[in-house]
Amino acid sequence: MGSEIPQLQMFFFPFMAHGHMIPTLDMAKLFATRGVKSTIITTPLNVSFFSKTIERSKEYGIEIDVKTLKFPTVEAGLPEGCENADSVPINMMNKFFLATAMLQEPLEQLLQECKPDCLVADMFFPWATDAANKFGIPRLVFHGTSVFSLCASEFIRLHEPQKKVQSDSEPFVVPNLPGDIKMTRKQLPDHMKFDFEQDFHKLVDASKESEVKSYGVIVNSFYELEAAYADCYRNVLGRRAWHIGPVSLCNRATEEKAERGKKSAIDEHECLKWLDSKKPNSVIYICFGSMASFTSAQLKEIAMALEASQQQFIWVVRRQENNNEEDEDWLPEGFEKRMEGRGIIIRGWAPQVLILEHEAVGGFVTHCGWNSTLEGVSAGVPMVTWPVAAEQFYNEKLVTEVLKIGVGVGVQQWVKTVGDFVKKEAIEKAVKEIMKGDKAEEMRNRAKALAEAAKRAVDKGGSSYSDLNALIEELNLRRRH
Ligand SMILES: O=c1ccn([C@@H]2O[C@H](COP(=O)(O)OP(=O)(O)O[C@H]3O[C@H](CO)[C@@H](O)[C@H](O)[C@H]3O)[C@@H](O)[C@H]2O)c(=O)[nH]1
Repeated sequence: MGSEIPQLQMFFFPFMAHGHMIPTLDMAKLFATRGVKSTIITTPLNVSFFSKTIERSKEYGIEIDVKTLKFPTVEAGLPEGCENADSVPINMMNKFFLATAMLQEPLEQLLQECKPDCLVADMFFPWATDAANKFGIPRLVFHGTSVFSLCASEFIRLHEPQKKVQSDSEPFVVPNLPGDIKMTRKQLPDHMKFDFEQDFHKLVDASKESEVKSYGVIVNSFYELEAAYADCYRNVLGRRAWHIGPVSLCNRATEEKAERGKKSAIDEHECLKWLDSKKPNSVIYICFGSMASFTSAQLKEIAMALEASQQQFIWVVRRQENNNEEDEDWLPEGFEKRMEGRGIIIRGWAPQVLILEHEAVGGFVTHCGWNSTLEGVSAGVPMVTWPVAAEQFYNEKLVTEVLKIGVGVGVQQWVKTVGDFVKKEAIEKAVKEIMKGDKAEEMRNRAKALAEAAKRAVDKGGSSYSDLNALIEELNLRRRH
């Protein structure tokens, strides 16, 4: 008696963008279910994105705390209220990164005050390693992407094969990466191509350096999905990594799955009722994450392709904040009337995980953001890959060439947020290819097998379950020494 060990205390500090905050919240939940005292660090205007889940978690006996740091919007020259990447004008992203770097000092004050046992901080916060080191706190990095893309991007950064080809479209093999994966210069992020992207390049370099100096890396993936790359990351690149995903599988109840990120623009029960009326694998779901946005011309092309494909669909359309919501110029005339009963358009945020998991959904058109990709894998659906920016072209390779559960729509050019133009015919062809025929069936079977493997990984005794346990045990041990 009296020798009770105090609860392990972990801080989670995500980059302020939905693609980072959503999995971080899942992660905090996951650690909390294993008895860890989990605290999320964010800025005041981002708290509301966590609140509902945190409230709901209490009903399941899971406590998650939130602490805020004031965001220096004005000091960094950002418009008032700009605390989330999805509301930052694209030409101001540098200022947004500058503002995040100003959080180092307030973070240090918080760490000094609370002395958590571990800090899990986003890859975009390279300075977090030094901040944590000052107080002897181990810092873990969370990238939020596949280990395949972590390996690919690091090998390209180190060996610069893109400098040895003659043109933007000449393929090169990614050095050291298992699987003989070929990429082109066009598919690489701007900071790997152009000098004017120096600021971002420096941030990525700093991020990689801090990763090496940090305690290790948490990966939202499971070993069986990317075994060769997980081994490569550990053994060739020498990183200490724990694979604890898919973290989205920690959400079990319908309400938990419906409340990720923003408020849905559709009533989830209505949406599920519509899906209930459809046959298994007969609906295709189209969504491009929380950042990418397309021109009206591209949206119209997608609409025409969906109509021509004769498939049933749920299509999520994200318009830029400054767009006039009334402007429906992107839809062919009479489209929605003709599609009644066959398709739904969700204008805004969709309850994605709920939709993907419904048995009526048989395919997913995705931009290959890692959360979406992994949610697609966990739901066992084949994918049409339509990468836009960030590390999405790497994830596309994993889906189409390694896992063989998807077909590319054919985009070749990395373009920040507004996608490379794709013609109706190419979209229609890819949609049909994953929905109908023998090839679709093969991909679906492979996807279903991976979904089963994902569930096994997070269940008791599975690889992700065990990796999470191992990490918690290690942190507990470390604390006692
Ligand atoms: O209507 C929507 C749209 C998105 N989501 C969710 O939002 C997340 C989106 O994440 P992701 O698919 O990864 O896309 P991005 O928002 O584009 O994510 C950014 O962050 C990811 C993690 O680092 C990267 O893999 C991406 O390339 C990068 O663009 C997923 O959990 C989705 O389920 C919804 O629930 N409803």
